[in-house]
Amino acid sequence: MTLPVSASTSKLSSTPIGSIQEELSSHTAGVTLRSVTKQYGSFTAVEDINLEIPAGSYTCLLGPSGCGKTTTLRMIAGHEEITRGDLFIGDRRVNDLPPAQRNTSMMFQSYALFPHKTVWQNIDFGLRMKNVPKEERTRRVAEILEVVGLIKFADRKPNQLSGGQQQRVALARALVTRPQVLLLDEPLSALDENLRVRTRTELRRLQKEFGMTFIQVTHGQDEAFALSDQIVVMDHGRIDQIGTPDQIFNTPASRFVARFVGDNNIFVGKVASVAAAHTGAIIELEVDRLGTFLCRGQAADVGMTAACCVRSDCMTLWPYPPSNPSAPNQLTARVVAIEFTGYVTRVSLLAEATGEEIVYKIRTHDWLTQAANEGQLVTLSWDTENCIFLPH
Ligand SMILES: Nc1ncnc2c1ncn2[C@@H]1O[C@H](COP(=O)(O)OP(=O)(O)OP(=O)(O)O)[C@@H](O)[C@H]1O
Repeated sequence: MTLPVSASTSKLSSTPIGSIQEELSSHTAGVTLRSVTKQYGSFTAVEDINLEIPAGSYTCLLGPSGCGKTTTLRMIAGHEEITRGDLFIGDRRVNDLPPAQRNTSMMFQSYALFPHKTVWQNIDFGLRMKNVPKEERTRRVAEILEVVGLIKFADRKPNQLSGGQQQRVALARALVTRPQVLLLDEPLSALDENLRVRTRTELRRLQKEFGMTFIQVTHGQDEAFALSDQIVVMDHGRIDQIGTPDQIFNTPASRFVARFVGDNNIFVGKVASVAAAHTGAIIELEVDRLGTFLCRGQAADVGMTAACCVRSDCMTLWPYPPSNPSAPNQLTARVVAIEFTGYVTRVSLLAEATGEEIVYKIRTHDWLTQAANEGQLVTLSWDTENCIFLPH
């Protein structure tokens, strides 16, 4: 490879992605948290969490404001001390190591670029701090600038770049020191919607190319679904569910996750019976005044109070009255609002027996062929396959 003499004028003779990829992927590590707790005085921000983040994976910590995502990320980075528990990066227990010795790199929401330094100097800074020899620094900075497509902006100051370009400088700066793990704190939240979607595609592409461990904090489920191999859903300092995007979306483990990740209709009832099924169990839930709902689950005790959820796009709307009033998995509701949202039409209804709000979503194209009017009584039904048991 031809080494550049000056950042702004030289061109690399070949794409550097191969060599960077090799260096980053061979070096990356997983992260393990064992019974980790963080207390601020008497307040517990993170409580007894256990988490395995595989090397080379993209993991998103997802949850509402204040649930403990950033605290968890900061404990991994070493910016917060752990009150109890153990933290490993690869095989190393890092509880007592300062941030600089953990081999992690943090990319912030605000980018935290030096305004008076050029793009090149911003990226070079971390390598200087680590006393990397000049020739090596020149090679690495040029390589990473080429990878993020900013080599021709090397001499610009951050305020001469767009938000998306600044974001790529921040990413380049985080990766140039060859961290084992990249930590990203809401890295897309300062971008407008269009740019956010494009940048997230770019982040995912780079993470896959580098084969590196990325751990990102987000409160947007779309972002977590689009980026992650693994999503960790947190609530009040605890982990509610760990799973692939598909698992989190299609099989939420709790009422909180079902509510947080999408338009789920949640019904609370009492377990009437449990029957073994091909995988797991079919659980019969008696929901007061609404009827008998058969749900897909793992296990339950007869008599326990629990809930189930049905996604708003997994219901079918029929005329009222139902053809078989005693069949399970159906209810009568009245249409109260119909909203056209483009591809999808969102229908709000109230259950006739309880007044609970139900959301039904359908492709607009299909709604036009079966439209009901506001004020009309309808029957909603669903398959047992789409009714997920929620033990808590
Ligand atoms: N230094 C601190 N001292 C006291 N309490 C803190 C401190 N830092 C965070 N907390 C509290 O710990 C809880 C978790 O905070 P954290 O920043 O981890 O939440 P988060 O899920 O990242 O939220 P957000 O999405 O709003 O950033 C919050 O209730 C917060 O007020």
